[in-house]
Amino acid sequence: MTKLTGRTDRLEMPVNFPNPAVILETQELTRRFDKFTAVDALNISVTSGEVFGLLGPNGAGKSTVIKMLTTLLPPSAGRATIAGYDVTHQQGAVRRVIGYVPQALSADGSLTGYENLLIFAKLYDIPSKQRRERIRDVLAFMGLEEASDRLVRNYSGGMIRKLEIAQSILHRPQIMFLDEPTVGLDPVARSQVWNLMEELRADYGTTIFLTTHFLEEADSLCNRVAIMNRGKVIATGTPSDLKAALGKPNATLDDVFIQYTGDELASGVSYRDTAKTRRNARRLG
Ligand SMILES: Nc1ncnc2c1ncn2[C@@H]1O[C@H](COP(=O)(O)OP(=O)(O)OP(=O)(O)O)[C@@H](O)[C@H]1O
Repeated sequence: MTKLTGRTDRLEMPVNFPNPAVILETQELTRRFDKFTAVDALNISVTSGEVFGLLGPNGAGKSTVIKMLTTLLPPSAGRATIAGYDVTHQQGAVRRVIGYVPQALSADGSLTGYENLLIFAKLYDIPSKQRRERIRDVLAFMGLEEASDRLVRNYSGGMIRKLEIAQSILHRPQIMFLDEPTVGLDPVARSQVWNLMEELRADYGTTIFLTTHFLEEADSLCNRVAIMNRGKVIATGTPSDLKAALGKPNATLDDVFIQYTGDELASGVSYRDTAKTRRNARRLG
């Protein structure tokens, strides 16, 4: 695997950063849409270098949490800090230390991979002299060098996902937020994406915060998970602790999920059906 080079631009250490090991912390974080409470007094804490999975049925509030943590949506109440920076009052500083791969497509199909990365390099204020090298580095890290001059509309779903991850790591974030990073990918592409994220965590200590519907995947890759339902976190722990707490032999994370959420969506469609549909979904046109 190609290593990323170059120096991360350092930010001043924020005041009020009591425990550098805790990179993300929320206190009673809440988001309401009119009278509906989508995220209800969320309290979570993520340690630097962890892979943390937020699990839950459709509509549980996972994307809303990610949008608040990435400064895209203001909280209605409570607070959250990333690397000690407040997501409401220090948005610029938060944005410099995070990478975000949204659920929706974030690459432009009418541009080449290189051109997409150039736009992000400019957005992230990477000095013009460093842009070419940074882009070359991330393309190599993602295994996309060969495809860099091809239009993204001709990429496979897995290649697009890799490009989107490449876009989000150009500025060497301390923590990455990924909303359903492997949805719509075939098993080979899914495992490639996971390997890349594992590589990022292992080699650069990047903290990974993600949502996923694939419980098996979460089980093998997340250090800790939180299960959310109807806006509230109802269980947090390591996958093995959560499984052991069920007290039944060979319990899976699916069993844990069913125990806490009832495995039923508001629409009556089962969780597994939805996960399967999304698995089969095509991500681009
Ligand atoms: N802008 C909005 N206006 C009104 N309601 C919203 C808005 N955004 C989200 N919601 C509602 O908030 C709830 C949580 O939505 P959210 O997208 O966070 O869930 P989710 O757990 O990410 O679901 P999925 O797994 O389907 O992505 C849902 O009931 C959704 O309809």
